[in-house]
Amino acid sequence: MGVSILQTAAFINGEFSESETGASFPVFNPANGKEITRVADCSARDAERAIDAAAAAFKGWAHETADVRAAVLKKWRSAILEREEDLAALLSTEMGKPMAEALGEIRYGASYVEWFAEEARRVYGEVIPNASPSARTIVLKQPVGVCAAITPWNFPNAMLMRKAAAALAAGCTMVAKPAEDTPLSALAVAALAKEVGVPEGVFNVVPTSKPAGVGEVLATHPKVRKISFTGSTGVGRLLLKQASATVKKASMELGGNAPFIVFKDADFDAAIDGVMASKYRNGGQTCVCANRIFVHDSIVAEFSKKLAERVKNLRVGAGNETGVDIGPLINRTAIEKVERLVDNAVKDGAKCIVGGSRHEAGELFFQPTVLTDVLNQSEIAQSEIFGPVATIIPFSTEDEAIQYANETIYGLAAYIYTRDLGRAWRVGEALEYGMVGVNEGVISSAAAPFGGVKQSGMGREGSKYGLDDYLEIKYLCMGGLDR
Ligand SMILES: NC(=O)c1ccc[n+]([C@@H]2O[C@H](COP(=O)([O-])OP(=O)(O)OC[C@H]3O[C@@H](n4cnc5c(N)ncnc54)[C@H](O)[C@@H]3O)[C@@H](O)[C@H]2O)c1
Ligand SMILES: O=C[C@H](O)CS(=O)(=O)O
Repeated sequence: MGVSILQTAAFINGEFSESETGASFPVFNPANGKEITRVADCSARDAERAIDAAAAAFKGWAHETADVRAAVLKKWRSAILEREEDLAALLSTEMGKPMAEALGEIRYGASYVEWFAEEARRVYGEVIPNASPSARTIVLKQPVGVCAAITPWNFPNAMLMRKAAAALAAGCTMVAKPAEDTPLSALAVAALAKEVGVPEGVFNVVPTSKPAGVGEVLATHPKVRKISFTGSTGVGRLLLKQASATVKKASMELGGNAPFIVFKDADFDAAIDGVMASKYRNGGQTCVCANRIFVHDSIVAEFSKKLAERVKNLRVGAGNETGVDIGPLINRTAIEKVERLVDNAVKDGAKCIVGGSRHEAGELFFQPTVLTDVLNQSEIAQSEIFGPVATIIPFSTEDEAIQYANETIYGLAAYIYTRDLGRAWRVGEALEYGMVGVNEGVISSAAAPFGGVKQSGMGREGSKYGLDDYLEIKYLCMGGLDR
C-alpha cells in the first residue's frame, strides 16, 4: 500500500508539519465546488524555515556522487509510477482534468524524473588549452545551490517534477510553492520523496493561500540562489524584479499566445486533428494551446465547418466520469474571463458557430467553442484565453500569416501545417517563438528544451539544457606545471 499520498501539512526538512500559525486553507473540487480537504497555510516564517532546511541539506546533497543522486531519482520515479492511479485521481479531483489526461500528466512528470536521473551522470566539464605552456584551463560545472520553485495549477504534478528532477539531479536542493488551487499533487510527491529516501531538507513543499507573501520570501531570501517559476507573465515580471535584489538565477516559463497556421496545401484532416489536440487538451488550459488559428482564406470556410463538427462532439463533465473530454475550468475567475472574452469577441463581429456560453454540467464548465471571423488585434486574439475556445482568423499570404503570428508580446509555442518543406523552414525560422510544431499539435517532451522567448520567459526545461539551468560554470587555471 505504501505511504498515504493525501497529505495536508507542509513538507519541511523531511517532515510533514502544520504552519507555524496553525492556519489552514480549503482546497476545492472544481467539478462540484465541494471542499476536498484543508491544507496547512504556510507563512513567510514557514518559508524561511524551509529555506534554512534546504540550505542545511545542500552541501551533503551536492557532494553525493551523481550515481547516488541518479539512484534516488529513479526510486522516486518508480514510486510515482507505482501510485500513478492514486496520484491521477487526486490530481483530477483538485484540478478538474479528465482522468485519462491526469494519468498522462503523472506519466509525463515521471518522464522528467527519468530523464534527469540519466542526465545527472552526464554533467561533464572540459579542459581548454591554455596560452601558457605551463598552465591548463579546466572547466567544471557545480550545482547552483538552494532553488525556489513556484508552480501553476494547470499541471500541478508535471510542472513541479520538471523543476525538482533537474534541480536534484544537478545537486541542488529545493523549496517548492504549489498553486493554492492545487497543492495536493505537490504534497503527494513529497510523501513519495520521503518514502524513497530523498534526504531531509533536499525537497520541501510550502503550500499557502497567500502566494505574494511566501513568494516574496522565496524571491528575495539571500540563501536562495535560483528561482524557477511557471505561471503568468505578470507574476513572472514581479518575481524577476524581486529576485534582482540578490541577483538570483531565474528560469521563467510564462504565458503564451500560440498561433496555429494552416496553409492551403496542409493535410486538412491532420490539421483538424492537430487543432483538437492542441486547443482542447486540458480544456484549453495549457500555456502552449493553439490560441489563434490562422487558416488560409481559400479553405477557411470548409476548415471551420469540419472543426465545428468535431468540437460539438466533445463530451463535457467531471474528470472522474468515463469518456469525458473537457472538464471544468479551475475557478470562478477563470470562467468569468473566458465568458467575457467570448462575449466581447461576438460583440466585435466574430461569429460563434459552436458553443459560446457556460455548460449545464456545472458552475465552472464552459461549452467547447469555435469562433470565426476573429480579428488578430481583437481582445480575445491578444489574450491568453485559457479555455476551450478556438478563434479562427483568415489570412491570404505567407508573409501575412507570419506577421499576424508574431503580433503578440508572447513567444512560447507556435504550429504550422503545410506539406511544403521550403515553407516549413521559412515560416519556422521566421516565427518568434521558442518552440514550433510542424504538422504536429502536441510537441512537449522531457527530451526537448521547453521554453519561450519575448514575454513568454527565459531558460529551458527538459533536455540537456534544462540541467544547465541548475548548474554554475567555473574554471580552474592550473599553473606552474613546468616547476
Ligand atoms: N510556460 C509554461 O511552461 C507555462 C506552464 C503552465 C502555465 N503557464 C502560465 O501560467 C498561467 C496560468 O497559471 P496560473 O493562473 O496558476 O498563473 P499564476 O501566475 O496566477 O500563478 C502561478 C503561480 O504563481 C503563484 N503566484 C501568484 N501570485 C504570486 C505572487 N505575487 N508572488 C509569488 N507567486 C505568486 C501562484 O500561487 C501559483 O503558484 C498562464 O499564463 C499560463 O500560460 C505557463
Ligand atoms: O501548460 C503548460 C505545460 O507546459 C504544457 S505541456 O504539457 O508541457 O505541453
